[in-house]
Amino acid sequence: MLLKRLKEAPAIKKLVFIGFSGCGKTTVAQKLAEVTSLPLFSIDEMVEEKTGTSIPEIFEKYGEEYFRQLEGEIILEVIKEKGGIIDCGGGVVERENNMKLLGSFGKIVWLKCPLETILVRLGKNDRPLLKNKDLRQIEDFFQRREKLYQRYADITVNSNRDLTRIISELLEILNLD
Ligand SMILES: Nc1ncnc2c1ncn2[C@@H]1O[C@H](COP(=O)(O)OP(=O)(O)OP(=O)(O)O)[C@@H](O)[C@H]1O
Ligand SMILES: O=C(O)C1=C[C@@H](O)[C@@H](O)[C@H](O)C1
Ligand SMILES: [Mg+2]
Repeated sequence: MLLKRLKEAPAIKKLVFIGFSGCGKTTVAQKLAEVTSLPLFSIDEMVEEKTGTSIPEIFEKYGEEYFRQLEGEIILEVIKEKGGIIDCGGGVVERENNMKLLGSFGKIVWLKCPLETILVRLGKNDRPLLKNKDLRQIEDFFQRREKLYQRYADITVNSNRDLTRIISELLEILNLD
C-alpha cells in the first residue's frame, strides 16, 4: 500500500530542516540526501567554507550579528537551486527575513527533540551560544527557540528516536504530501 502511494504521488524535492542545536539536522539531512540522491546544502558548513573560518571563531572575533549576515547571504544563494535539502544552523529562526526566504524555497521541517536528549547528544559542545550558559539559562533559551521553531514549521517531526525511523517518516513526507 505504502509502496503504491510512493510511486503514484508527486515527490516534494525541497525540504528545509530547522531545530535546536543537536536535534539532528545535519545527521538527518546527510542521511536523507544519501538515500534520495537529492543535493544537500549545509548552511553552517557553507559559511565556514566561504570565510575559511570556523563558526566558533566567527562568533568570537566578529560576533553573532556578523554570523547572521553571512548565514543570510548563503541562504540567498542556496534558494536559487532547483531542489534539495537545506540543513540550517540552529539559530536561523532568529531572522524573520531568512525564514521568509527559506519558506519560499520549500517545506520547513522542524526536528523536535527534548532538551534532555539534546544535552546528552551534544556532550561537551563548542556551540558558541550554549558555551557560557548554565542549565537554567540553556532551558530559557531552549523555550524561547521552541516558540520560533513552532512558528515557522510547516511540518514537525520527532527526532528523539532512531535515525532509521526518522528517515522513513521523512521519505513518506517527501512523497505523500
Ligand atoms: N537520531 C539520533 N539518535 C542519536 N544520536 C543522534 C541522532 N541524531 C543526531 N545524533 C547525534 O547528535 C549529535 C548532534 O547532531 P547534529 O550535529 O546532526 O545536530 P544539529 O541539529 O545539526 O546541530 P547544529 O544546529 O548545532 O548544527 C551528533 O553527535 C549526532 O551523531
Ligand atoms: O543556535 C544557534 O544560534 C547556532 C547553531 C549552530 O548551528 C550554528 O549556526 C551557530 O553556532 C549558531
Ligand atoms: Mg548541524
